Amino acid sequence: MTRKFFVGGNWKMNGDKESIDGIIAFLNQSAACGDVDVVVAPPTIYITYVKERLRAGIEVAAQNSYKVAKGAFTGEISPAMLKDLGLKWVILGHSERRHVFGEKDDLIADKAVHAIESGLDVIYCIGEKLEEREAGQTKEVNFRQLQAIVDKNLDWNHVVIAYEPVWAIGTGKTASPEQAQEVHGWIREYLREKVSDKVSNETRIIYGGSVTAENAAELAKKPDIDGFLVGGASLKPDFVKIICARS
Ligand SMILES: O=C(CO)COP(=O)(O)O
Repeated sequence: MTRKFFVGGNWKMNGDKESIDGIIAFLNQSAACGDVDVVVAPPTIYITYVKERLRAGIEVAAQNSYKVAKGAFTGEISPAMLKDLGLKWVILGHSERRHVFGEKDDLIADKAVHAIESGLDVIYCIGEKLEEREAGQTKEVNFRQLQAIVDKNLDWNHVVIAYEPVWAIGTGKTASPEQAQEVHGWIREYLREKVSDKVSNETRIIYGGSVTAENAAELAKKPDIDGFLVGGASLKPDFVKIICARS
């Protein structure tokens, strides 16, 4: 089973029109390399600006969406609105949503169900904190976060799992290829046990946390690492090297 390599760029709350023009320039000038899904997630307010300027073949994602289509939810956006703008992807459950904004498994799972029902594909993020890893709870924490969507019986054709250990995000402390592969392997086995062989074999599990042009190729060699979700390095021309890490 070959799973198509997937590289996402999560810009988080970074960028202005000038710096975004620079990112769009290096993305648009990059030569296509191999069979890779490339998706970038700008801050919500710049989604249209980016989408209108990016070349075909690079998708735009939202960094979040709410669990219903419309209503009195000040500050939120819905999957229906993203679809209306022609978007295909949304990131849900990012560790900053979980730990800075206090989002819990139940809410994130409801958002995932609603996004998929609305026609979006979901990059569903999971990952343990440093103290959880040190307490030997890595498996338990990741499985709990995964179980939240397993319970929902959703259409797995529309899910990419992003394993992002919180201790590796924005810290420069990348998981070693062995550490990342170990957890990716556990996630795949969990999907096999709790969902199906097909879902386990076909679902892409991507890694995020201090991915750079320097460490991407080694990580990409691991059998269960199907791509990356990149933060800081997705704002720089090096992102193109990460897109090509498996080529
Ligand atoms: O959170 C991340 C991507 O969603 C990873 O961020 P960094 O690549 O900056 O560590």
